[in-house]
Amino acid sequence: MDQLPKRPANYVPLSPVGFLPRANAVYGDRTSVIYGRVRFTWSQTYTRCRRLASALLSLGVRRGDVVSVLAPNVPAMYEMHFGVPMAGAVLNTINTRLDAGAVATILRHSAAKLLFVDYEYTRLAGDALRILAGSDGAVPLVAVIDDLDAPTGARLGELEYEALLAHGDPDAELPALTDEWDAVTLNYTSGTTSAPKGVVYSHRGAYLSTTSLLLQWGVGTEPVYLWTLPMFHCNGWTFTWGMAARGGVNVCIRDTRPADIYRAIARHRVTHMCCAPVVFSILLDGDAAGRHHLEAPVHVLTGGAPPPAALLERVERIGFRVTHAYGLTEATGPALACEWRDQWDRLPHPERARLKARQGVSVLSLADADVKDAETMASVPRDGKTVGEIVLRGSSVMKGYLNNPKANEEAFRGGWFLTGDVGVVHEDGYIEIKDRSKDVIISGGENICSKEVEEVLFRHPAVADAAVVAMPHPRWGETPCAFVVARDRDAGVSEEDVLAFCGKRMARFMVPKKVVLVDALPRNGLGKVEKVKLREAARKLTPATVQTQKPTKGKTTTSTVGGRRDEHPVVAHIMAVSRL
Ligand SMILES: Nc1ncnc2c1ncn2[C@@H]1O[C@H](COP(=O)(O)OP(=O)(O)OP(=O)(O)O)[C@@H](O)[C@H]1O
Repeated sequence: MDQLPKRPANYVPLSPVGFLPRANAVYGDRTSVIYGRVRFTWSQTYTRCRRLASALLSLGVRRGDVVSVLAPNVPAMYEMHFGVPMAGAVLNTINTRLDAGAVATILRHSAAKLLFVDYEYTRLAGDALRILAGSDGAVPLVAVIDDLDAPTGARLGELEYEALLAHGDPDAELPALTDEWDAVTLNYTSGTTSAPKGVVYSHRGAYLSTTSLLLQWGVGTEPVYLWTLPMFHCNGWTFTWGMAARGGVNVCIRDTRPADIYRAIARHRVTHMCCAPVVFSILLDGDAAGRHHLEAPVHVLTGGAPPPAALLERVERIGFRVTHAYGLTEATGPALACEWRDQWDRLPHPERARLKARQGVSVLSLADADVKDAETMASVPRDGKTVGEIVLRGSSVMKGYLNNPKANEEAFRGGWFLTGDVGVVHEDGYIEIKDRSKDVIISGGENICSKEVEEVLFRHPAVADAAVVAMPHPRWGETPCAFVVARDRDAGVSEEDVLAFCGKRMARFMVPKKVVLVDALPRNGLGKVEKVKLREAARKLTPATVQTQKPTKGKTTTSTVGGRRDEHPVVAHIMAVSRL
């Protein structure tokens, strides 16, 4: 048997880029992309991507060069997921919500050769390029992407995307992929816990992740996919390539305001979308007036942050069918999915939501996922109680961090990739994340997972949003401090009320020693709560200096949501940091 060699007929490097020529051959006349009044078929998308690859080659882009893009979910952004690797280059999608300094850092670190900039981001890009020029970083060539539906004429340098495509030759010979381990994309982590790191995906890893996620989510042929998740986030959790594999329709929208989302769902009969849990609040807000009705269920894959069970329950009640996944940039997006069991359908809504809020089991492209004691690397028992670090192993794990041997050394250990997340394994084998290891609160020697306290806060009927962080405590070292956003600004909610609610539902040591009412939680570009900022605010709030205020004659004197909360010095500080 060993004498049977690999041949070109039976051994072809795996690459998600190959889904595009297949889509051209199989779904050629079907709609591929919709953006405003613009529509393309799969044949047109294929031709446009070939033109892009040929134009890049004529600009001198070569195998392994980095091509960066700063753009929202527009057709050009979609096409780059194929056109850039078709030229042998590596696509680097940059988070559009970063500031100029962070964009410059990414351009310098990745040594980008070319930068595509959507017309709305020319100012941000211009500032970043000036920073780069003022340092020792090589400045990339720049090409602007104008609005395809309503061109504005905006320019930043000489090059423009549509003009480049017009010059590209769709019949030009393109370099063949010879090694599936070649890099396909470079994505920077969100920087929630430390400086962003450059994560490199291989063609092989991206191919396997794409196919496994389509299976995991049960995506059949002809899905209509609404781009609410930024494509810059782990390449849209691989569904950029996945839609080509399924001959789906990519509905691209620039903004994700509730009206835009509901309009697109109704107009294009959307069947699927992905989003961070924070978008659920947007969807529920949009539905507050009861104006939006889903004519058919929309399947939503959510992840990126813990979705509180109460939020899952509410969003499912208005017609969204939620699949919950857990992942990270380093795992090409989703690594665990809460695979649903039919028998759970018979359970009451809150129980179903509780089960669905668990992060789940490994996706098929992983060889294994486990929770281990970080010191001994022994697996924790399946008791839903013993916490350890979530670790992963398999083909969807990144090649590694670009130019960062120290981070690679720390992340890969004993044949596993260490996620930096703390979790438990339940009896049925489902993993549940409890916290990021950096967010665990250690109070008098007890570990308190902030997510457990947050879950309770979310069950309070007057609470719309909540986050819990460590606050220094003279006796216990640290105690939980809760930051809470009220659902109804006028009705108000008091600190005492929240504390009493928690007191009845959790062990005493877990009850926050302070509740701060705020208008909004500071969130980063991907909707993740910036706990670093909250911790910084909580540090100034030790229980020794801030007394819990007591109600006077039936009227609460604590800061209420309807009141002028920014008069409270601590809240003023929070509002200041959340504006940073
Ligand atoms: N379903 C989920 N439930 C809870 N947390 C989640 C879920 N999905 C993702 N996360 C959190 O998001 C993290 C991955 O986020 P991402 O890769 O975007 O960058 P980041 O980890 O926030 O940034 P950095 O590593 O630079 O701090 C996971 O490690 C986990 O903490």
